[in-house]
Order: sequence, then structure tokens, then C-alpha cells
Amino acid sequence: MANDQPAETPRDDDLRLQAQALSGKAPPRKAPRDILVETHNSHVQKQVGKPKATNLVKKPILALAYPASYKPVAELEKMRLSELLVETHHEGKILILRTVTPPYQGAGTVVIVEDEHGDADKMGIYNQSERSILSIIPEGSVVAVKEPYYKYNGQDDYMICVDHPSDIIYLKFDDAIIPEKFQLGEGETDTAADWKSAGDKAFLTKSYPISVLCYTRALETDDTNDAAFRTDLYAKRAGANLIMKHYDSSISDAKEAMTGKETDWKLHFTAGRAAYALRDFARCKEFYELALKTKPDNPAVQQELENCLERIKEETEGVFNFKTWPAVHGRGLFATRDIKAGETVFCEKAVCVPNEFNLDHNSAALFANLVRTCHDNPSLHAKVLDLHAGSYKRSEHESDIVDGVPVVDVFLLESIRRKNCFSGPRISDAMWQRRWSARRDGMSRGLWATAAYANHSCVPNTNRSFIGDFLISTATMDIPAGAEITHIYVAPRAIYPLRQQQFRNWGFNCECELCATEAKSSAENQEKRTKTLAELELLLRKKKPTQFQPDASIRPIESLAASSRERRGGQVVQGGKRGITTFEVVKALKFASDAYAALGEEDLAKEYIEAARIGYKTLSGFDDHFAHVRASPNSWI
Ligand SMILES: C[S@@+](CC[C@H](N)C(=O)[O-])C[C@H]1O[C@@H](n2cnc3c(N)ncnc32)[C@H](O)[C@@H]1O
Repeated sequence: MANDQPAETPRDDDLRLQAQALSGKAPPRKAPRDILVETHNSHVQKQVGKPKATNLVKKPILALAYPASYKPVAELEKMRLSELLVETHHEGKILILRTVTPPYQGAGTVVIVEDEHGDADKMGIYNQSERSILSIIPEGSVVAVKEPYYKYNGQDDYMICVDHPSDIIYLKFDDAIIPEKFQLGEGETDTAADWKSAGDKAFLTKSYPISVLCYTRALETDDTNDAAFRTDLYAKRAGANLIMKHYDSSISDAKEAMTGKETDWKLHFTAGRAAYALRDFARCKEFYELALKTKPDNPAVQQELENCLERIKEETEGVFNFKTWPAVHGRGLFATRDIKAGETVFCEKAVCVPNEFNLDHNSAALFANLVRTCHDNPSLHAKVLDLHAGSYKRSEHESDIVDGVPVVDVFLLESIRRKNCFSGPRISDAMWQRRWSARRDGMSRGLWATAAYANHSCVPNTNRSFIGDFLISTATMDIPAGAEITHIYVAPRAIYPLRQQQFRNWGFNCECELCATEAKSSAENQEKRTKTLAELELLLRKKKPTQFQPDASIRPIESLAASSRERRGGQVVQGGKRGITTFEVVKALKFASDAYAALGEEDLAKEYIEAARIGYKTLSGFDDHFAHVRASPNSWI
């Protein structure tokens, strides 16, 4: 779970004070157009020939949040660049701008823009998909910026800051709102055939955003009534959209291109792949089956269908549903049938996991990926928006489609990310190998839409494990039908007051059976227990684990452990069968099983080896490598 709050770096104090002083005023001094363009172009020049930095993200500062615009272009009142006020969200207003420079690419895309009156300013466009035309916005593009925010950067430097990806619209060439000065000049052609061939060229050079733009324009300008021409355009755009991960659009284009002829199988295949990426496996299966009707022996379609059937099996064998629980926890996951310890509860593919396993960057990478995934795929956006966002005030227009673009509020998505994401290794099973390290082997953050409904318990009845972007939830104990499915958000600390602090990010006090029991302890008891645990930890750290510990060194540990249990006011955790399992517990259980077997206690040996296997499965998601676990305390495989 996200544990990276609050990490919001407030802007430099001086800058913040200056910004506050200027807030709501016209900028007292501003660089003139030629200086703006010259400075910008010199920055652009410095980038030429250098590899593009790929993982820069503008950090969303929730304290400076402003809502995404949800009003259509037509309802907003045009304003001039010269009317912009510093640190102001210009509600109800719109700027129509033309870019007069090539883009500079950093954490966002910076360009110099002009309005129809010839005034110029700097504009930063953030959180666009790298596959969007707006991230590579060509010189001469005309855009509408809805309800612009004008930011002070220090030292007479200002910028229109477009944080929400839906606050900027790339305008069509003949859009009525485009001022005459920005419209196509004489000699500039605008025919469907030209646009189609420009789109084909862009596709061949892998400039997919431009190819989609050109095919779209070809469809808009087409007046030939030639069905084959249009079908071809839709089919090509479906392919480009699939590559650009615009899965919803890819499916609708593929459907538009279908003619009922044999060649449709390719479109069914495209639509199937898009549906798979959207995790809509039932729809994906339908598309693949249709493709196989025409091409029953196609190995690629057969293989993809097999993958899809696997996902359906995993999903349908999972037994979860959502219930509204009127208690403090909000919504949660509940078992719809009895589940045995060690059983898989559910599996799911992530809504997004950035391909970024660097510990220092994976929160930023997840935020950027989440914004892009939601912007490009309204059906996934809707699933994400349903998740808990803490106290962030929603406008309730976040999933509207306005001017053909889904409204995406980046600050809301950041709030959702903070409350609902998990960290996971590439493969959990690798974690139990001696040389695994988070820094070297990598951890990533991701968002899993089903697991995000599970509430926390310090004595959870499930544990999550990962294979790539696939999450496996496994029961750590028997769960009766109707019981709530819980997992841990962070590994709970042993000391009650410290443990409660761990949940501040999520805004709750834990009242699970462990916490409820400990809450009843007197302050004196809690203090003594804290001391006992500290002594216990010290003692355990000193003891190097070996197979044979003399009784004399084990006795003080046992006595401290017993006293700590007493002070807890009742035993709620039984090693190996309930709650939190660690790999050390698995090894200890296996060790005990071997010991019982040596003593001829076959039933106990069986019971312990089964507990060890279940423990291993909850940690790894599967138990294929369980046989390699050595019972000795400090080595395995
Ligand atoms: C990942 S969401 C879990 C699903 C959430 N209950 C919902 O309604 O969507 C995390 C939020 O659930 C609530 N929550 C989770 N575990 C809880 C617990 N043990 N006690 C109280 N609230 C809890 C908190 O509001 C927390 O910020």
C-alpha cells in the first residue's frame, strides 16, 4: 500500500511568499515575445541530439490543487493572454492559442504560444500521454486551454500551467472557435485523400499520434461516400490506437471497420487484444472466438484465447464481491463461500504498474502512468474513480466526456493513488531467496482495482503476492462465507501506539482483533510490554540463529515472549495458521515437522508440513518451490 505520504515538497518559501503577494494581480513585468521565443529556442537547441529523459514527472502538490475543467469549450468565455492574473485559476474562461515554437520536453512539454492579438506567453503542458499529440505538440498547432491556471516561476517568469490533461483541447483545423488569423491559409489543402496518405506515412515512421490525427481528419473531411475508403481508415486507426494503448478507441474503431467479410478476423483479433488489456476478458473471449470462426488454425489467436481463458478461470474461481459495510471501514471485500487456508482467493491484473522498479521513482512513475491510463481509456478511468480518495473534494464531473475528451483530475487521481496502491516485487517467489534485495531486484508500485477494496487488519486473513503485474491473494486462514476479506497495508509494528500511527496516511484507527484487545490494556501494561518487546528484540538480535541453541539461551527469550503475551491480554495470533506469516515462520514450521517425523509423530509432522506449505503459498502465490525450502534456520535452496 502507499506509504509515501506526505512527501509533498512545498515550493521554496521565498518563492511561495512572492507568489502569494502577486496572487490575483497582473504580472508587474514580463519578458517580451522575442526574448521568450529566443530563450525557449536556445533550450530546445540544447536538447537536440540528446536522448530524451523518460521518467520526469511533475509532482502533484495536493495543497495547491485546483479542479479539472468540466465545461465544454462552447460554454467558456474567450480571454486574452494579457488578461491573465498570477496564481489564479481563471474559472469560466478559455484561451485559444497557437504554438509558435517547437516543444521543449522535460517533466512536461513547454512551448511559447500566441493569441490572435499577437501577445505571447509560455505554456507548460503536463501529464499527457507520451503517445498524445500534445506531448510532442508541433509548431503551428492551435489549442484551447480551458479555465487556465497562471503560475509564477520566480524572477519575472510566468507560465500557463496545464496540469489536467483534459484542460487542453487540440483543435480541429476548421473548428469554428479558431480565430480567422489561425485558420488554414490559401494553398493549404485539406482533402481526405491527403490526410490518409499523411496518416500512412506517419504510421510507417511509427509516429502513431500523428497518424491517428491524420486518419481522424481524413474521416472528418471525407465526402466521397466510399465505404471501402472509410473502412480502411477505421481499421488503420484501430491498429494505431491499439499501439498507443487507447484500448476503448481501438475497439470502437475495429467495430466500425467490420464489414461481415472474412477479413474481419483481423479486426476481431485487434479488438480482442484491446479488450484483454482493459481486463474485459469475457468480451476478449467473444472477439477471439469470432476471429477463430474464420481462421480456426491461426496459432496467434489460439494462443491469445488460451491466455484469456486462463484469466477467466482465475477470475471466476476467485470468490469475492463488494458489499457496503455501514461500519467505519466504508466498503470492503467479502467471501461468498467458505475458503480454506492456502486457497487462492482472487487473482487480478493491475490497472497499471509502470515498468519502473526503481525505489526512488516508482510513486511518480505510477502517478504518471495512472493519469495516462485513465485519460486514454475511459472504461478503466471509471473503475479508478470508484476507489476511495480520502477527503479530496470531487467535482462529480470527473468522468464526464466533454468536447470528446474525458475530464481527468490529476489531483483526484493522486489522492486515489495514495490511498489504494501497493508495492510489490517483480516476483514474490524470488523474495525468499537469500540474495534478494528490494534495491537491486526492484519493487514497483501498482494499482489493483479489486484488491483496493480490501480493508486492513493487523491479523489479516489473506496475503498478497505478485508475478509481474499479476496479484494473487491467498487465504492465510480458513475464511467462512460472509466474512470480510482483509490484508495488511503495512507490516504492523508490535507496539500498539506505534502501530496506530502507521495508519495515519489512510485516516483510520485500526480496531482489528489484535488492536481491539491491546486497546483494552492499561497504559501501565502497554508500557511494560513495550519495554519487554525492546528487550526481546535486543536479545534476538544478539543470537545468531543456528540449528542447535543451548536451552540456557532459549529460556530468557521464552520467558520474555510469555510475559509479552500475557500483557497483550490474550493470545490472538497462532504461528503458522493465522494472520501474518513470514518466511522465517515457514522454515520453523518445516523444521518442527522434520523434528516430529524423527520422533515418529507422523500426524504432527503432517500437520506442521501442511502449515508450512500454506504459509509458503500465501507468501509466494504458488507452492511449486516449497520442496526447496530447507528447514535449517538460515539457509535455503
Ligand atoms: C484501500 S481503501 C479500502 C476500501 C475502502 N474501505 C473503500 O470504501 O473503498 C483504504 C481506506 O479504507 C478505510 N479502511 C481500511 N482499513 C480500515 C480499517 N481497518 N479500519 C477503518 N477503516 C479502514 C480507510 O478509510 C482507508 O483510507
